[in-house]
Amino acid sequence: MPSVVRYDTSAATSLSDRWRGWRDSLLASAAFQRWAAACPLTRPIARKRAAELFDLCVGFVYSQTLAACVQLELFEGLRAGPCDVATLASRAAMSPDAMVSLCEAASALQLLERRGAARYGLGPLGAALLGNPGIAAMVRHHAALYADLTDPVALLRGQDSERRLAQYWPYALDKTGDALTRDSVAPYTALMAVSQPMIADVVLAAYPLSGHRCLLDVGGGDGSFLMAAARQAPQLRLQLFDLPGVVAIAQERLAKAGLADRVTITPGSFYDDLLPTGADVISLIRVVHDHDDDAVARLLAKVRAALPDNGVLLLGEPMREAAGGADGVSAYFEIYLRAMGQGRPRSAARLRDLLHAAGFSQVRVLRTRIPLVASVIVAKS
Ligand SMILES: CC(C)=CCC/C(C)=C/CC/C(C)=C/C=C/C(C)=C/C=C/C=C(C)/C=C/C=C(C)/C=C/C=C(C)/C=C/CC(C)(C)O
Ligand SMILES: C[S@@+](CC[C@H](N)C(=O)[O-])C[C@H]1O[C@@H](n2cnc3c(N)ncnc32)[C@H](O)[C@@H]1O
Repeated sequence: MPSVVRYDTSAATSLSDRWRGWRDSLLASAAFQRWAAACPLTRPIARKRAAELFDLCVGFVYSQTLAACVQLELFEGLRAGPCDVATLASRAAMSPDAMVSLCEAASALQLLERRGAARYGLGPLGAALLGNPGIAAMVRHHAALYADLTDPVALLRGQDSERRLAQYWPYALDKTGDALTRDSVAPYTALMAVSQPMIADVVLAAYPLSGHRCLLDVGGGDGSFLMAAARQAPQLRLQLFDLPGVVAIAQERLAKAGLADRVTITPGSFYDDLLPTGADVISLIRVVHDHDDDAVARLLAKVRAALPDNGVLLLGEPMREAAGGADGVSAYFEIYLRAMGQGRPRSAARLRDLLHAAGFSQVRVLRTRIPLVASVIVAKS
Protein backbone atom coordinates (compact mmCIF):
# COMPACT_ATOMS: atom_id res chain seq x y z
CA MET A 1 0.00 0.00 0.00
CA PRO A 2 1.51 3.41 -0.84
CA SER A 3 2.27 5.55 2.17
CA VAL A 4 -0.08 8.49 2.56
CA VAL A 5 0.72 11.60 4.57
CA ARG A 6 -2.23 12.22 6.81
CA TYR A 7 -0.91 14.61 9.37
CA ASP A 8 -0.30 18.30 9.39
CA THR A 9 3.25 19.24 10.34
CA SER A 10 2.83 22.95 9.70
CA ALA A 11 1.09 23.97 12.90
CA ALA A 12 2.71 21.77 15.54
CA THR A 13 2.71 24.51 18.15
CA SER A 14 -0.53 26.20 17.17
CA LEU A 15 -2.98 27.62 19.65
CA SER A 16 -5.24 24.63 19.15
CA ASP A 17 -2.38 22.24 20.00
CA ARG A 18 -1.71 24.17 23.20
CA TRP A 19 -5.39 24.09 24.15
CA ARG A 20 -5.54 20.36 23.45
CA GLY A 21 -2.35 19.77 25.41
CA TRP A 22 -3.91 21.48 28.42
CA ARG A 23 -7.15 19.49 27.99
CA ASP A 24 -5.28 16.18 27.62
CA SER A 25 -3.16 16.67 30.72
CA LEU A 26 -6.27 17.54 32.70
CA LEU A 27 -8.19 14.48 31.44
CA ALA A 28 -5.19 12.24 32.06
CA SER A 29 -4.98 13.32 35.69
CA ALA A 30 -6.46 10.83 38.17
CA ALA A 31 -7.08 13.69 40.61
CA PHE A 32 -9.09 15.63 38.01
CA GLN A 33 -11.08 12.49 37.17
CA ARG A 34 -11.89 11.96 40.87
CA TRP A 35 -12.96 15.59 41.17
CA ALA A 36 -15.09 15.47 37.98
CA ALA A 37 -16.88 12.29 39.11
CA ALA A 38 -17.59 13.82 42.54
CA CYS A 39 -18.83 17.22 41.34
CA PRO A 40 -22.57 17.09 40.47
CA LEU A 41 -22.08 19.46 37.51
CA THR A 42 -19.39 17.40 35.76
CA ARG A 43 -20.55 13.94 36.94
CA PRO A 44 -22.76 13.25 33.86
CA ILE A 45 -19.80 13.97 31.56
CA ALA A 46 -17.49 11.79 33.67
CA ARG A 47 -20.01 8.91 33.54
CA LYS A 48 -20.47 9.30 29.78
CA ARG A 49 -16.71 9.27 29.14
CA ALA A 50 -16.26 6.28 31.47
CA ALA A 51 -19.00 4.39 29.63
CA GLU A 52 -17.44 5.25 26.25
CA LEU A 53 -14.05 4.01 27.39
CA PHE A 54 -15.64 0.87 28.85
CA ASP A 55 -17.35 0.15 25.51
CA LEU A 56 -13.98 0.40 23.76
CA CYS A 57 -12.33 -1.90 26.30
CA VAL A 58 -14.94 -4.64 26.04
CA GLY A 59 -16.30 -4.20 22.51
CA PHE A 60 -14.97 -7.61 21.50
CA VAL A 61 -17.19 -9.23 24.14
CA TYR A 62 -20.22 -7.39 22.74
CA SER A 63 -19.33 -8.52 19.22
CA GLN A 64 -18.87 -12.12 20.28
CA THR A 65 -22.15 -12.11 22.21
CA LEU A 66 -23.82 -11.01 18.99
CA ALA A 67 -21.82 -13.60 17.03
CA ALA A 68 -23.06 -16.38 19.35
CA CYS A 69 -26.69 -15.24 18.91
CA VAL A 70 -26.28 -15.19 15.12
CA GLN A 71 -24.48 -18.55 15.02
CA LEU A 72 -27.22 -20.13 17.12
CA GLU A 73 -29.94 -18.41 15.04
CA LEU A 74 -31.46 -17.12 18.28
CA PHE A 75 -33.14 -14.13 16.62
CA GLU A 76 -34.76 -16.32 13.95
CA GLY A 77 -35.89 -18.70 16.69
CA LEU A 78 -37.59 -15.85 18.55
CA ARG A 79 -39.18 -14.24 15.49
CA ALA A 80 -42.53 -15.88 16.20
CA GLY A 81 -42.48 -14.93 19.90
CA PRO A 82 -40.70 -15.38 23.26
CA CYS A 83 -39.36 -18.72 24.36
CA ASP A 84 -38.32 -20.35 27.64
CA VAL A 85 -34.67 -20.93 28.50
CA ALA A 86 -34.96 -24.73 28.62
CA THR A 87 -36.12 -24.86 24.98
CA LEU A 88 -33.51 -22.33 23.81
CA ALA A 89 -30.77 -24.28 25.65
CA SER A 90 -31.79 -27.61 24.19
CA ARG A 91 -31.93 -26.15 20.64
CA ALA A 92 -28.44 -24.72 21.12
CA ALA A 93 -27.00 -27.89 22.70
CA MET A 94 -25.81 -26.07 25.84
CA SER A 95 -26.72 -26.06 29.51
CA PRO A 96 -29.65 -23.87 30.66
CA ASP A 97 -27.14 -21.95 32.85
CA ALA A 98 -24.98 -21.10 29.84
CA MET A 99 -28.06 -20.06 27.87
CA VAL A 100 -29.13 -17.74 30.71
CA SER A 101 -25.69 -16.10 30.58
CA LEU A 102 -25.97 -15.59 26.83
CA CYS A 103 -29.56 -14.30 27.07
CA GLU A 104 -28.70 -11.95 29.94
CA ALA A 105 -25.69 -10.57 28.07
CA ALA A 106 -27.75 -10.19 24.90
CA SER A 107 -30.55 -8.50 26.88
CA ALA A 108 -28.09 -6.02 28.38
CA LEU A 109 -27.09 -5.18 24.81
CA GLN A 110 -30.75 -4.78 23.72
CA LEU A 111 -30.46 -7.73 21.36
CA LEU A 112 -32.91 -9.74 23.47
CA GLU A 113 -35.37 -8.83 26.21
CA ARG A 114 -36.22 -10.71 29.40
CA ARG A 115 -39.93 -11.57 29.29
CA GLY A 116 -40.57 -13.06 32.71
CA ALA A 117 -38.67 -15.68 34.69
CA ALA A 118 -36.39 -17.79 32.45
CA ARG A 119 -38.11 -16.55 29.29
CA TYR A 120 -36.70 -14.27 26.56
CA GLY A 121 -37.92 -12.51 23.43
CA LEU A 122 -36.40 -10.23 20.82
CA GLY A 123 -34.98 -6.90 21.95
CA PRO A 124 -35.17 -3.77 19.77
CA LEU A 125 -31.74 -4.36 18.20
CA GLY A 126 -32.29 -8.09 17.67
CA ALA A 127 -35.59 -7.31 15.96
CA ALA A 128 -33.96 -4.62 13.77
CA LEU A 129 -31.28 -7.12 12.77
CA LEU A 130 -33.97 -9.49 11.47
CA GLY A 131 -35.08 -6.75 9.07
CA ASN A 132 -31.62 -6.65 7.46
CA PRO A 133 -30.30 -10.19 6.83
CA GLY A 134 -27.10 -8.61 5.53
CA ILE A 135 -26.10 -7.65 9.06
CA ALA A 136 -26.11 -11.27 10.30
CA ALA A 137 -24.06 -12.26 7.26
CA MET A 138 -21.55 -9.49 8.09
CA VAL A 139 -21.35 -10.77 11.67
CA ARG A 140 -20.65 -14.32 10.42
CA HIS A 141 -17.87 -13.24 8.06
CA HIS A 142 -16.19 -11.27 10.87
CA ALA A 143 -14.70 -14.60 12.02
CA ALA A 144 -12.01 -14.05 9.34
CA LEU A 145 -11.37 -10.43 10.36
CA TYR A 146 -11.17 -11.20 14.07
CA ALA A 147 -8.81 -14.13 13.43
CA ASP A 148 -6.46 -11.69 11.66
CA LEU A 149 -6.89 -9.20 14.51
CA THR A 150 -5.85 -11.65 17.21
CA ASP A 151 -2.51 -9.84 17.13
CA PRO A 152 -3.38 -6.35 15.88
CA VAL A 153 0.19 -5.05 16.09
CA ALA A 154 1.48 -7.94 13.97
CA LEU A 155 -1.25 -7.14 11.47
CA LEU A 156 -0.25 -3.49 11.33
CA ARG A 157 3.43 -4.45 10.98
CA GLY A 158 2.54 -6.76 8.10
CA GLN A 159 3.85 -9.73 10.11
CA ASP A 160 0.56 -11.60 10.27
CA SER A 161 0.77 -14.94 8.54
CA GLU A 162 -2.63 -16.41 7.76
CA ARG A 163 -4.36 -13.34 6.23
CA ARG A 164 -7.80 -14.92 6.33
CA LEU A 165 -9.63 -11.74 5.32
CA ALA A 166 -7.42 -11.28 2.25
CA GLN A 167 -8.20 -14.86 1.27
CA TYR A 168 -11.89 -14.09 1.67
CA TRP A 169 -11.46 -11.20 -0.84
CA PRO A 170 -9.07 -12.94 -3.26
CA TYR A 171 -8.95 -10.00 -5.67
CA ALA A 172 -6.90 -8.26 -2.97
CA LEU A 173 -4.22 -10.94 -3.52
CA ASP A 174 -4.63 -11.34 -7.30
CA LYS A 175 -5.22 -7.85 -8.70
CA THR A 176 -5.89 -8.92 -12.28
CA GLY A 177 -8.39 -11.53 -11.12
CA ASP A 178 -7.08 -13.94 -13.77
CA ALA A 179 -6.68 -16.88 -11.43
CA LEU A 180 -9.92 -16.39 -9.53
CA THR A 181 -12.34 -19.26 -9.89
CA ARG A 182 -16.06 -19.05 -9.43
CA ASP A 183 -15.66 -21.01 -6.18
CA SER A 184 -13.14 -18.51 -4.80
CA VAL A 185 -15.39 -15.49 -5.46
CA ALA A 186 -18.68 -17.14 -4.47
CA PRO A 187 -18.49 -16.47 -0.66
CA TYR A 188 -17.82 -12.71 -0.97
CA THR A 189 -20.29 -12.41 -3.84
CA ALA A 190 -22.99 -14.01 -1.67
CA LEU A 191 -22.12 -11.66 1.24
CA MET A 192 -22.36 -8.63 -1.05
CA ALA A 193 -25.68 -9.87 -2.47
CA VAL A 194 -27.33 -10.38 0.92
CA SER A 195 -26.11 -7.00 2.20
CA GLN A 196 -26.90 -5.15 -1.03
CA PRO A 197 -30.61 -4.38 -0.37
CA MET A 198 -29.81 -1.96 2.48
CA ILE A 199 -27.18 -0.27 0.28
CA ALA A 200 -29.48 -0.04 -2.76
CA ASP A 201 -32.25 1.39 -0.55
CA VAL A 202 -30.17 4.36 0.58
CA VAL A 203 -28.33 4.92 -2.72
CA LEU A 204 -31.41 4.81 -4.95
CA ALA A 205 -33.39 6.99 -2.54
CA ALA A 206 -30.62 9.60 -2.67
CA TYR A 207 -30.21 9.38 -6.45
CA PRO A 208 -33.26 7.89 -8.26
CA LEU A 209 -32.38 6.55 -11.71
CA SER A 210 -35.70 7.41 -13.36
CA GLY A 211 -34.08 10.07 -15.60
CA HIS A 212 -31.54 7.67 -17.12
CA ARG A 213 -31.52 5.39 -20.15
CA CYS A 214 -28.79 2.82 -19.38
CA LEU A 215 -26.88 1.96 -16.20
CA LEU A 216 -23.48 0.22 -16.15
CA ASP A 217 -22.67 -1.18 -12.69
CA VAL A 218 -18.90 -1.63 -12.47
CA GLY A 219 -17.87 -4.24 -9.89
CA GLY A 220 -21.57 -5.05 -9.87
CA GLY A 221 -21.23 -8.45 -8.18
CA ASP A 222 -24.11 -10.83 -8.79
CA GLY A 223 -26.34 -8.04 -10.16
CA SER A 224 -28.25 -7.30 -6.96
CA PHE A 225 -27.85 -3.51 -7.33
CA LEU A 226 -28.94 -3.72 -10.98
CA MET A 227 -32.04 -5.66 -9.92
CA ALA A 228 -32.97 -2.96 -7.41
CA ALA A 229 -32.33 -0.28 -10.05
CA ALA A 230 -34.47 -2.17 -12.57
CA ARG A 231 -37.35 -2.28 -10.09
CA GLN A 232 -37.08 1.46 -9.48
CA ALA A 233 -36.69 2.45 -13.16
CA PRO A 234 -38.53 0.09 -15.51
CA GLN A 235 -37.21 1.96 -18.61
CA LEU A 236 -33.56 1.40 -17.66
CA ARG A 237 -31.29 -0.84 -19.74
CA LEU A 238 -28.66 -2.61 -17.66
CA GLN A 239 -24.96 -3.42 -18.02
CA LEU A 240 -22.70 -5.23 -15.59
CA PHE A 241 -18.91 -5.41 -15.47
CA ASP A 242 -17.02 -7.62 -13.01
CA LEU A 243 -14.36 -10.31 -12.83
CA PRO A 244 -15.08 -13.46 -14.90
CA GLY A 245 -15.86 -15.71 -11.91
CA VAL A 246 -18.33 -13.16 -10.57
CA VAL A 247 -20.16 -12.48 -13.83
CA ALA A 248 -20.78 -16.22 -14.20
CA ILE A 249 -22.82 -15.97 -10.98
CA ALA A 250 -24.49 -12.74 -12.15
CA GLN A 251 -25.52 -14.29 -15.45
CA GLU A 252 -27.52 -16.99 -13.67
CA ARG A 253 -28.97 -14.66 -11.05
CA LEU A 254 -30.14 -12.02 -13.57
CA ALA A 255 -31.59 -14.69 -15.87
CA LYS A 256 -33.53 -16.16 -12.92
CA ALA A 257 -34.85 -12.67 -12.15
CA GLY A 258 -36.20 -12.47 -15.72
CA LEU A 259 -33.76 -9.69 -16.69
CA ALA A 260 -31.71 -11.57 -19.32
CA ASP A 261 -33.18 -9.46 -22.16
CA ARG A 262 -32.48 -6.17 -20.39
CA VAL A 263 -28.88 -6.76 -19.39
CA THR A 264 -25.49 -6.92 -21.11
CA ILE A 265 -22.78 -8.58 -19.06
CA THR A 266 -19.06 -8.00 -19.68
CA PRO A 267 -16.37 -9.98 -17.83
CA GLY A 268 -13.04 -8.26 -17.24
CA SER A 269 -10.76 -6.47 -14.83
CA PHE A 270 -10.78 -2.70 -14.61
CA TYR A 271 -7.06 -2.94 -13.87
CA ASP A 272 -6.43 -4.32 -17.37
CA ASP A 273 -9.47 -3.71 -19.55
CA LEU A 274 -11.47 -0.76 -20.82
CA LEU A 275 -15.05 -0.47 -19.61
CA PRO A 276 -17.93 -1.05 -22.02
CA THR A 277 -19.54 2.08 -23.48
CA GLY A 278 -23.23 2.84 -24.08
CA ALA A 279 -24.41 3.73 -20.57
CA ASP A 280 -25.39 7.29 -19.58
CA VAL A 281 -24.83 6.50 -15.88
CA ILE A 282 -22.09 4.34 -14.37
CA SER A 283 -22.22 3.18 -10.76
CA LEU A 284 -19.37 2.22 -8.46
CA ILE A 285 -21.05 0.76 -5.38
CA ARG A 286 -18.70 -0.34 -2.56
CA VAL A 287 -15.88 -0.55 -5.11
CA VAL A 288 -13.68 2.54 -4.77
CA HIS A 289 -12.79 2.03 -1.07
CA ASP A 290 -11.32 -1.37 -1.98
CA HIS A 291 -8.52 0.17 -3.99
CA ASP A 292 -5.46 2.36 -3.46
CA ASP A 293 -5.34 5.92 -4.78
CA ASP A 294 -3.38 5.19 -7.95
CA ALA A 295 -5.74 2.37 -8.93
CA VAL A 296 -8.76 4.58 -8.17
CA ALA A 297 -7.33 7.33 -10.36
CA ARG A 298 -7.00 4.86 -13.26
CA LEU A 299 -10.48 3.44 -12.65
CA LEU A 300 -12.11 6.89 -12.58
CA ALA A 301 -10.34 7.80 -15.83
CA LYS A 302 -11.77 4.64 -17.42
CA VAL A 303 -15.25 5.43 -16.12
CA ARG A 304 -15.02 8.92 -17.58
CA ALA A 305 -13.81 7.54 -20.93
CA ALA A 306 -16.78 5.12 -21.05
CA LEU A 307 -19.38 7.86 -20.40
CA PRO A 308 -20.81 10.25 -22.99
CA ASP A 309 -20.51 14.03 -22.42
CA ASN A 310 -22.63 14.92 -19.42
CA GLY A 311 -22.89 11.29 -18.38
CA VAL A 312 -23.17 10.63 -14.65
CA LEU A 313 -20.94 8.74 -12.27
CA LEU A 314 -22.82 7.45 -9.21
CA LEU A 315 -20.47 6.52 -6.37
CA GLY A 316 -21.92 4.89 -3.25
CA GLU A 317 -20.05 3.53 -0.23
CA PRO A 318 -19.49 4.29 3.46
CA MET A 319 -17.39 7.42 3.75
CA ARG A 320 -15.21 8.82 6.52
CA GLU A 321 -16.76 11.48 8.73
CA ALA A 322 -20.12 11.10 6.96
CA ALA A 323 -22.04 10.76 10.20
CA GLY A 324 -20.01 13.46 11.98
CA GLY A 325 -18.80 13.17 15.55
CA ALA A 326 -17.45 9.87 16.82
CA ASP A 327 -16.86 7.85 13.74
CA GLY A 328 -17.01 4.08 14.25
CA VAL A 329 -17.41 3.57 10.51
CA SER A 330 -14.02 5.19 9.79
CA ALA A 331 -12.33 3.17 12.53
CA TYR A 332 -13.92 -0.05 11.27
CA PHE A 333 -12.99 0.36 7.59
CA GLU A 334 -9.53 1.76 8.38
CA ILE A 335 -8.62 -1.51 10.13
CA TYR A 336 -10.81 -3.76 7.96
CA LEU A 337 -9.14 -2.64 4.72
CA ARG A 338 -5.69 -2.86 6.33
CA ALA A 339 -6.49 -6.52 7.13
CA MET A 340 -7.81 -7.03 3.61
CA GLY A 341 -4.52 -5.66 2.28
CA GLN A 342 -5.57 -2.79 0.04
CA GLY A 343 -7.87 0.21 -0.23
CA ARG A 344 -8.92 2.79 2.34
CA PRO A 345 -11.99 4.61 3.56
CA ARG A 346 -12.12 8.13 2.10
CA SER A 347 -13.98 11.26 3.05
CA ALA A 348 -16.33 12.89 0.56
CA ALA A 349 -13.78 15.72 0.31
CA ARG A 350 -11.00 13.28 -0.68
CA LEU A 351 -13.24 11.57 -3.23
CA ARG A 352 -14.18 14.97 -4.63
CA ASP A 353 -10.46 15.70 -5.18
CA LEU A 354 -9.93 12.35 -6.93
CA LEU A 355 -12.98 12.97 -9.13
CA HIS A 356 -11.81 16.46 -10.10
CA ALA A 357 -8.34 15.09 -10.85
CA ALA A 358 -9.95 12.52 -13.18
CA GLY A 359 -11.73 15.34 -15.04
CA PHE A 360 -15.22 15.03 -13.55
CA SER A 361 -17.20 18.20 -12.87
CA GLN A 362 -20.35 19.21 -10.96
CA VAL A 363 -19.38 16.86 -8.12
CA ARG A 364 -22.23 16.70 -5.60
CA VAL A 365 -22.32 14.93 -2.24
CA LEU A 366 -25.86 13.70 -1.58
CA ARG A 367 -27.33 13.12 1.85
CA THR A 368 -28.43 9.56 2.47
CA ARG A 369 -30.94 8.23 4.98
CA ILE A 370 -28.40 6.14 6.89
CA PRO A 371 -24.84 7.41 6.23
CA LEU A 372 -23.21 4.50 8.05
CA VAL A 373 -24.65 2.20 5.38
CA ALA A 374 -23.52 4.39 2.46
CA SER A 375 -23.02 7.95 1.34
CA VAL A 376 -23.44 9.02 -2.26
CA ILE A 377 -21.52 11.26 -4.66
CA VAL A 378 -22.61 12.06 -8.20
CA ALA A 379 -20.44 13.75 -10.80
CA LYS A 380 -20.67 14.66 -14.48
CA SER A 381 -18.23 13.49 -17.15
C1 LIG B 1 -41.79 0.43 17.61
C2 LIG B 1 -41.64 1.58 18.51
C3 LIG B 1 -42.35 1.59 19.78
C4 LIG B 1 -40.85 2.63 18.23
C5 LIG B 1 -40.07 2.74 16.99
C6 LIG B 1 -38.93 3.68 17.18
C7 LIG B 1 -38.16 3.69 15.91
C8 LIG B 1 -38.53 4.64 14.82
C9 LIG B 1 -37.13 2.88 15.79
C10 LIG B 1 -36.30 2.73 14.55
C11 LIG B 1 -36.30 1.29 14.15
C12 LIG B 1 -35.57 1.14 12.87
C13 LIG B 1 -36.26 1.48 11.62
C14 LIG B 1 -34.30 0.71 12.89
C15 LIG B 1 -33.51 0.63 11.70
C16 LIG B 1 -32.33 0.13 11.84
C17 LIG B 1 -31.39 0.02 10.74
C18 LIG B 1 -31.72 0.49 9.41
C19 LIG B 1 -30.21 -0.53 11.06
C20 LIG B 1 -29.15 -0.69 10.17
C21 LIG B 1 -27.98 -1.15 10.65
C22 LIG B 1 -26.89 -1.38 9.82
C23 LIG B 1 -25.72 -1.99 10.23
C24 LIG B 1 -25.54 -2.44 11.63
C25 LIG B 1 -24.72 -2.16 9.27
C26 LIG B 1 -23.56 -2.84 9.47
C27 LIG B 1 -22.69 -2.90 8.38
C28 LIG B 1 -21.48 -3.52 8.36
C29 LIG B 1 -20.86 -4.17 9.52
C30 LIG B 1 -20.81 -3.45 7.09
C31 LIG B 1 -19.71 -4.08 6.76
C32 LIG B 1 -19.27 -3.95 5.41
C33 LIG B 1 -18.27 -4.63 4.86
C34 LIG B 1 -17.45 -5.61 5.62
C35 LIG B 1 -18.00 -4.40 3.47
C36 LIG B 1 -17.06 -5.00 2.78
C37 LIG B 1 -16.84 -4.61 1.37
C38 LIG B 1 -15.44 -4.13 1.10
C39 LIG B 1 -14.45 -5.26 1.07
C40 LIG B 1 -14.98 -3.06 2.06
O1 LIG B 1 -15.51 -3.58 -0.20
C1 LIG C 1 -17.02 -5.09 -2.31
S1 LIG C 1 -17.62 -5.81 -3.74
C2 LIG C 1 -19.06 -4.84 -4.12
C3 LIG C 1 -20.03 -5.56 -5.01
C4 LIG C 1 -21.28 -4.75 -5.36
N1 LIG C 1 -20.96 -3.54 -6.04
C5 LIG C 1 -22.07 -4.49 -4.11
O1 LIG C 1 -22.02 -3.37 -3.60
O2 LIG C 1 -22.73 -5.41 -3.64
C6 LIG C 1 -16.46 -5.28 -4.95
C7 LIG C 1 -16.72 -5.85 -6.33
O3 LIG C 1 -15.71 -5.37 -7.22
C8 LIG C 1 -15.28 -6.45 -8.02
N2 LIG C 1 -13.90 -6.23 -8.45
C9 LIG C 1 -12.79 -6.21 -7.67
N3 LIG C 1 -11.70 -6.00 -8.43
C10 LIG C 1 -12.14 -5.88 -9.70
C11 LIG C 1 -11.50 -5.64 -10.93
N4 LIG C 1 -10.16 -5.52 -11.00
N5 LIG C 1 -12.25 -5.56 -12.05
C12 LIG C 1 -13.60 -5.72 -12.00
N6 LIG C 1 -14.26 -5.93 -10.85
C13 LIG C 1 -13.54 -6.02 -9.72
C14 LIG C 1 -15.39 -7.65 -7.12
O4 LIG C 1 -15.40 -8.86 -7.84
C15 LIG C 1 -16.69 -7.37 -6.38
O5 LIG C 1 -17.79 -7.86 -7.07
